[in-house]
Amino acid sequence: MSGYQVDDATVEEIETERATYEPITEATRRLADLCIRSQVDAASTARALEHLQAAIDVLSQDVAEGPYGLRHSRQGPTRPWGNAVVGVRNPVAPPLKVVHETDHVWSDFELSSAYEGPPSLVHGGVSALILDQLLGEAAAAAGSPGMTGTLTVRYRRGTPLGALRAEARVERTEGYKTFAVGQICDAEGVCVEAEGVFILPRWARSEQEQPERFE
Ligand SMILES: CCCCCCCCCCCC(=O)SCCNC(=O)CCNC(=O)[C@H](O)C(C)(C)COP(=O)(O)OP(=O)(O)OC[C@H]1O[C@@H](n2cnc3c(N)ncnc32)[C@H](O)[C@@H]1OP(=O)(O)O
Repeated sequence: MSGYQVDDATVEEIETERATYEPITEATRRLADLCIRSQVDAASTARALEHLQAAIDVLSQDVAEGPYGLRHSRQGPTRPWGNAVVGVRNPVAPPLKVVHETDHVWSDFELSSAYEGPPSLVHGGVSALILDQLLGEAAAAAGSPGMTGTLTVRYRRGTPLGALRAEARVERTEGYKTFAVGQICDAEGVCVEAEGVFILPRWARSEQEQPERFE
């Protein structure tokens, strides 16, 4: 399958790439929030747009074909940097930093106004997006990675924008199927629960070196 790429990027090269692109990604996240909440007048937005167009012109001078994919380095960390949840080069990603413990994964993160669904609450699709990633990471961290086959989400109560925690763990595995569960909590407790089955796809079952992650 295309999109999984193995390379020899060194730790130093990876850090240089991060230092080059992470600041514009973070600035773009800030811009998304300002698009929603800024109250400046039309002349000011016109001026801002000129600056944005200039930035677009610079960045467009050299663009890779297709999405970022998943880049494994033989010498350094894996880069899921275009990923919609954890991607450090993706302004759409909050992004989450996921901690892998022995028996579960977790992340403390903040969701800005760019993730609003009902007023002041997180969009249900965004909660599902985050839980899909966390449950998938739990499956991969347990040594049984897979593509999401089915994800079931229970919205117990509204999830407020702001500081949240997501957690996930593997419940059981049956051959190439991994059953994972997880939740998103605010300071008051559980807001959203999910369970999912992650399936190692047929094309990967026969490979000697199975991919560690799918996204
Ligand atoms: C450390 C780093 C962290 C790394 C962390 C990485 C985290 C990534 C998290 C993001 C995860 C995603 O979003 S993944 C993207 C969203 N998901 C997808 O796009 C998946 C699209 N669907 C597919 O590719 C496929 O349908 C699969 C892989 C799900 C299944 O296809 P297959 O492999 O050909 O399956 P097949 O042989 O027919 O069936 C195998 C078994 O699974 C069952 N099965 C098949 N489909 C389903 C299904 N949808 N839901 C439930 N069960 C199913 C069958 O009944 C069968 O059971 P039995 O008869 O054997 O009992």
